[in-house]
Amino acid sequence: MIEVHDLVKRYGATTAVDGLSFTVKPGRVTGFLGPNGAGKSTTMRMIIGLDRPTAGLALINGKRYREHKAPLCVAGALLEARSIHRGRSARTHLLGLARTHGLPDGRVGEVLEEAGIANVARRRAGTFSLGMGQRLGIAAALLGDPAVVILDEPVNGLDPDGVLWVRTLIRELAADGRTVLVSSHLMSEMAVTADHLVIVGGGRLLADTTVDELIGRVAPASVTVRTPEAVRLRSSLLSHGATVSSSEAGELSVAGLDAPDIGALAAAAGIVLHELTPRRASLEQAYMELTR
Ligand SMILES: Nc1ncnc2c1ncn2[C@@H]1O[C@H](COP(=O)(O)OP(=O)(O)OP(=O)(O)O)[C@@H](O)[C@H]1O
Repeated sequence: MIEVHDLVKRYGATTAVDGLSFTVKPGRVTGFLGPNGAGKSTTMRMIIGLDRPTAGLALINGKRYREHKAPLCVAGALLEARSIHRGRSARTHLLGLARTHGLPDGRVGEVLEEAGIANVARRRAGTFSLGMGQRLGIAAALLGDPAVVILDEPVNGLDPDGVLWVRTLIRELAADGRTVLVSSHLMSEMAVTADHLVIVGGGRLLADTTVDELIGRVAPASVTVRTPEAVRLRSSLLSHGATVSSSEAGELSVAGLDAPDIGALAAAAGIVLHELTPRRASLEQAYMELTR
C-alpha cells in the first residue's frame, strides 16, 4: 500500500505538488493522471525517495522508502529519465542492481525473459530504442519481486506488442495482489487497464475515484432512441421521470431510465422502436471535462 499525506514539493517559486493526499491500495491498478506539469512524476519520485518532500509524507507499506531494509524488494519503479549507464549492457546493468541488493544472479535472466529483452541482453543500453529502454526499466522495477510497483508512462515508445505486454503485465501484477500505480497520458490505455484513478492538476487532487464513477459523474449515461412515434414515447418517458431531449425528428436522447426500462415502456404502449442504444461518455471526455 502507498500512502501520500499532505505532500508538498516546491522548486524555488514553483509549487510542483501542493498538499496532495491519497492512498494506493493493493490488488488493483491505480491510474495516475493529470495534464503536463501536474506533478505526477514529482510525486512518484518522492514516493520512491528520489526527491525530498518540502512538507508531508509518502509511505510504502507504512515506512518511507529509504527506511526499508531492502527497498528494491518492497517497491520497484520505472521513472522517466532513468539513469542507465549507456556503455553497459542490459545484463550488466541488472546484475549490478541485483548484487547491490543481495538478489541472486539468476533473477536477472528471469526479468530479462519476462521483459522480452533476453535476446539483446548483451548489447550496450546506449544503443537501445526508446521501447527497449522502457522494457529494461520495467525489468529493473520487477527485479526484487516487489509488492509495490510504480510505473511512470510505461507504454511510452512501445510498439503495439509492447503496449499489449505492459497492459497484461500490469493487470497480472494487480491480480497477484500487488499495489500498482501507473501514470499515463493515454486515456484509452487507462480505460482498459485501471480500476481506480487518482487525478491531479496543478499539484492538487482533482479526483480519487473509479473509472465508472468518474465517467458517470462528469457525463451521466443516456440512451438514444429512434421511433416513428417520438411524441407519444416522449410523453410516456416524461411521466416515468426521465429527462428527454431531441436533436432531430424521430430521435430522443433519454437520461434517468436505462435501455431495458425504455424498451419495456415502449412495448407496453405499443410503440415501435427503430433504435435503442445506451451511450456512455469516454474516459477521455470525462477527463477533459475535469481538467478544463
Ligand atoms: N527538478 C526540478 N526543478 C524545477 N522544477 C521542476 C523540477 N521537477 C519538476 N519541476 C516542475 O514541477 C512541475 C511538475 O512537474 P512534474 O514533472 O512532476 O509533472 P508531471 O505531471 O509528471 O508532468 P508530465 O506529464 O509532463 O511528465 C512542473 O511545473 C515542472 O516544471
